[in-house]
Amino acid sequence: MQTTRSVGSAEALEADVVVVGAGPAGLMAARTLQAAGQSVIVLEARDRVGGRTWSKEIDGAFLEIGGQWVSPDQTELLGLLEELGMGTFSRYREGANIYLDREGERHEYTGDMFPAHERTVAEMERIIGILDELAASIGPAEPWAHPKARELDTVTFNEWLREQTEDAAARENIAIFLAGGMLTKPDHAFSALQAVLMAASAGSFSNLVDEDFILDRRVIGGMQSVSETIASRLHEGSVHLETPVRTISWNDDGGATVFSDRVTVRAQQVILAVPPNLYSRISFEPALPRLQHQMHQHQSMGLVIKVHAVYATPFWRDKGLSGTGFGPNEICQEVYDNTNHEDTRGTLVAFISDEKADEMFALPEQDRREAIVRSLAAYLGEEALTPEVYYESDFGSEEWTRGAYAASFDLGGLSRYGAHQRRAVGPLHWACSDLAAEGYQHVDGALRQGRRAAQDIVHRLAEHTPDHMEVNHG
Ligand SMILES: Cc1cc2nc3c(=O)[nH]c(=O)nc-3n(C[C@H](O)[C@H](O)[C@H](O)COP(=O)(O)OP(=O)(O)OC[C@H]3O[C@@H](n4cnc5c(N)ncnc54)[C@H](O)[C@@H]3O)c2cc1C
Repeated sequence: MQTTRSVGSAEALEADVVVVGAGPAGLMAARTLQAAGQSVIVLEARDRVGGRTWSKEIDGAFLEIGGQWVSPDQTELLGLLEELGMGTFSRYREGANIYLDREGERHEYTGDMFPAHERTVAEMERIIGILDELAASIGPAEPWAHPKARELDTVTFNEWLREQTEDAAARENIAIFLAGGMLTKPDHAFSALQAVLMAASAGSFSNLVDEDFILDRRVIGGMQSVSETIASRLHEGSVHLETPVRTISWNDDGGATVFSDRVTVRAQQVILAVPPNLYSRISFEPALPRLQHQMHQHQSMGLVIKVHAVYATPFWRDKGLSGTGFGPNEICQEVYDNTNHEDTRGTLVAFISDEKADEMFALPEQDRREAIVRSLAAYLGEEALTPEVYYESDFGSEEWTRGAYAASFDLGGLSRYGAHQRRAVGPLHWACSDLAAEGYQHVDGALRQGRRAAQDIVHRLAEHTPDHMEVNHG
C-alpha cells in the first residue's frame, strides 16, 4: 500500500475509523463509533459541518438554506433531538391554502385535497390508494427484492401515471409530490419503483401528499445545529474541516490510508459519508470493483432552487391564508410559510424544481428574481413582490454536493443495483441519506445510515477485539 502523496501530511495520523464527510450521516457514524470506544477521525471538505443542512443569517434574516423539516415518522431524528436536548417548533398552517390550477386560476381551499374538478379529485384519490398499497407491499428496505420490482423499475413514473388515468390534471397533481416535490427530477426521469420507494420511506404516499405530516416541524436554532451539536460532543480534534479527501488506498483484507488536502490518516475501516454522485471524486487504489463503478454512474442528483423571501410581517396571515400554495404548472410549484421561531417578520419558502429550475437559471439574476416573486404574488398577493430579504439556495453550484435535494437511481437502476448500494467493499463502508430505506433522502435517513455503518464496523472490529461489543449512544 502506498503511503505518501503530494497532498496531506507526510506523517500519517492513526485511527480505528476514518469518516469522510461531516454531514448528518458522517457525524452520527462518528458519534456511534466513539460511544463504542473506537477512535475516529472525520475529514470534511467544507469549512463547516452539516453538509446539505446549513442554517445561516443572510442580510439579517436567519435562513435554512438546506434541509429543515422533521416529520412524525422520522423517529431516528426525533430521538436524537431529544437526546441532545434540542427543541422543535411547528410550521404555521392556520387559514386557507391556495391551489393554482392548470389554467393558472387561483382557488382558496382548506382540507387535504386540491379543489380540482370532482372527476380529477376522484382519480387522484384512486391513484393515491394504488400508491399506498404499492408502498405498503414493497416497503422501503429492499424494494429491489419485490416480485414487481423490475416491472415497476423499467417504466417511467410519467408512463406509469398515464397507464393509471387519462386525467392530465390528476396526473400532474400526483406527480408534483414525487417529481418536483421530492426526487426533484422530471417524472420521465425516474421509475415508478423509485417513486414507490420515496413514498414507502415516508410511511405511505398519503403521508407525502399531506404537508401537515411531511413538513410538520423545524428545529429551533436550525437543522444544521443538530450536526454542530453532535460535532461539539465528539472527542476534541476529531473533526478536520477544509480537508477534502482525494485518494483512498485500501486493502481488501482490511486497512486503508486516506489522503486529504491536509492530513493523511491510516485506519482499519473507512466510512464514505458523502452522496453517491461524489464517490467518483475520490481516487481509489486499487480501483473499486466493476459493480461499484457501474452502479455509482447510475445515481445522480436532482435539482431544486429553494427560494427564501422575508417580509416585514407575515402579511398573508392577515388575509386568512396559511401561506401554503401548490401549482403544478407554476414556476414555484410549492410555497409555505417558513417564518422562524418567535420572529415577527414573515418568511416564505418556495421550491422550483428540475426543468423549471433550468429555465430560471438561464435568466439573468434580476429577471429570475422578478419572475420568482411574481410567481409568489400569484399565490399570496402583490405584497409578495417586494421582500426585504431575498435568497436562492443553489446546492447545484456547490462543489461538495452538486444538486439537491439528493441522489436517486436512473431508470432501471434501483432494481439492478439497489441490493449492492449499502454493502461494504473491503474496509470501505457507505453511509448517506441517499442510500436510506426509512428517511430516504432526508436527515432522518442520513442518521440511520450513519448509525448502521458504524454498527457494522463495531461488529466487525469486535471480532478482533471482543471488548468492543457494546454500542451505546450516551
Ligand atoms: C435545499 C435542500 C432542502 C432539503 N430539505 C430537507 C428537509 O426539509 N428535511 C430533511 O430531512 N432533509 C432535507 N434535505 C435533505 C438533507 O439535507 C440530506 O438528506 C442530508 O443532509 C444528507 O446527509 P448526509 O450526511 O447523507 O449527506 P450531506 O449532508 O451531503 O453530507 C456529506 C458531507 O460530505 C462532504 N464531502 C463530500 N465530498 C467530500 C470529500 N471528498 N472529502 C471530505 N468531505 C466530503 C460534504 O461537504 C458534506 O458535508 C434537503 C436538502 C437540500 C439540499
